[in-house]
Amino acid sequence: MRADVQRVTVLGAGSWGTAFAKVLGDAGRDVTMWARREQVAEDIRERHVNSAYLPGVGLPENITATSDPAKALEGAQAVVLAVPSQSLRANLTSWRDLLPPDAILVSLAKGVELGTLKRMSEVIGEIVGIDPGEVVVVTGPNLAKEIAAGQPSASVLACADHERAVAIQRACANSYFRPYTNTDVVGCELGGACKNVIALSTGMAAGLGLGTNTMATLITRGLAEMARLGAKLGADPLTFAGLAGVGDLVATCSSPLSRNRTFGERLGRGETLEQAQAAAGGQVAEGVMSCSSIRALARSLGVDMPITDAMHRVCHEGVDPRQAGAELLGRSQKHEWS
Ligand SMILES: NC(=O)C1=CN([C@@H]2O[C@H](COP(=O)(O)OP(=O)(O)OC[C@H]3O[C@@H](n4cnc5c(N)ncnc54)[C@H](O)[C@@H]3O)[C@@H](O)[C@H]2O)C=CC1
Ligand SMILES: O=C(CO)COP(=O)(O)O
Repeated sequence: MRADVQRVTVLGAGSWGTAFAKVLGDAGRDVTMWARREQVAEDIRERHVNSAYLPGVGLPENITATSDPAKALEGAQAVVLAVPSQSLRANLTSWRDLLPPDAILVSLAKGVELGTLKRMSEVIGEIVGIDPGEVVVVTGPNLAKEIAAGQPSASVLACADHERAVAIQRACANSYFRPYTNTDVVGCELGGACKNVIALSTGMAAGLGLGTNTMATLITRGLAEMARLGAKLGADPLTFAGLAGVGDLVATCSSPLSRNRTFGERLGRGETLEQAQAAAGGQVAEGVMSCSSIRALARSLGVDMPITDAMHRVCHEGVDPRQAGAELLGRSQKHEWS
């Protein structure tokens, strides 16, 4: 493993993959992106834009792109995985034999895998045959469009191996992007996955015409339920007070730029799951799948996550958002911290 990471490959040219490539490029790294569609790769390579995902954003000249994963991975010192959670296993399996052996693996995805109920670093560890503790997880309040516009933002780089996190911290820190390190991978990954589900709920509340008190209640009680799950899995409770918890909840639950919040808003306004999916234009709203995997994980551990449960019921059992809200309010009364 090299402490001075100069050549980075980003696998996935969606919103966050492209914005994170720009962060690395603006930090002076040589970046090669892999795009699923050659048309997107050509747009980045020839015109220094990704008009499909980040229209109007100029990309630095030290970013190139290809649709050939073998070419993209040649000589990479770090490999950033920037595809949606539920497709990571299939994509990574096809890339596994192309990964340079010493490259640091970096995960951008925020989700929990359906079926296995694994966090992304666990999926990566299993497929590549490495300790999940070697994977660097990027999380925090990082709405891609704002970062691509160069607006100041902080992030968390979580890795059990502090040296790897520091190597990526050095590689991506720039004048508008301030990454912190953290060794609590469990807490950081759960924060990033759970907040997408809570953002669905705040969007839904907004779609129903509800105001700021409801949003604050959902954010705060969402924080309580993600921290309960984290505690059961050995996370540091302080993590949820940081960028990966409160920070990302505030950003995602309140911003119209969030795909999860927007998706929830559409459901709250009475659209069907299919209509909301069509309106997302192929971009991922991770909470729609993660509400089911996180609910299953919580149930397997005996952890109560009522908002996540309600989102699963709305998204996958056809329950009306008003009915789900009424059920949340009708639960038995309890102490705030019980
Ligand atoms: N967009 C954002 O603001 C942020 C996103 N994230 C996370 O980063 C991950 C990637 O998100 P985005 O880049 O925003 O997603 P996106 O939907 O904008 O792009 C996904 C990319 O993955 C590729 N891909 C490869 N295989 C795929 C498959 N089977 N299904 C769908 N897409 C496939 C797509 O072609 C596309 O280039 C997600 O887990 C998301 O939660 C995290 C922080 C910020
Ligand atoms: O993770 C994000 C911000 O930190 C992006 O959220 P959305 O996927 O809801 O757009």
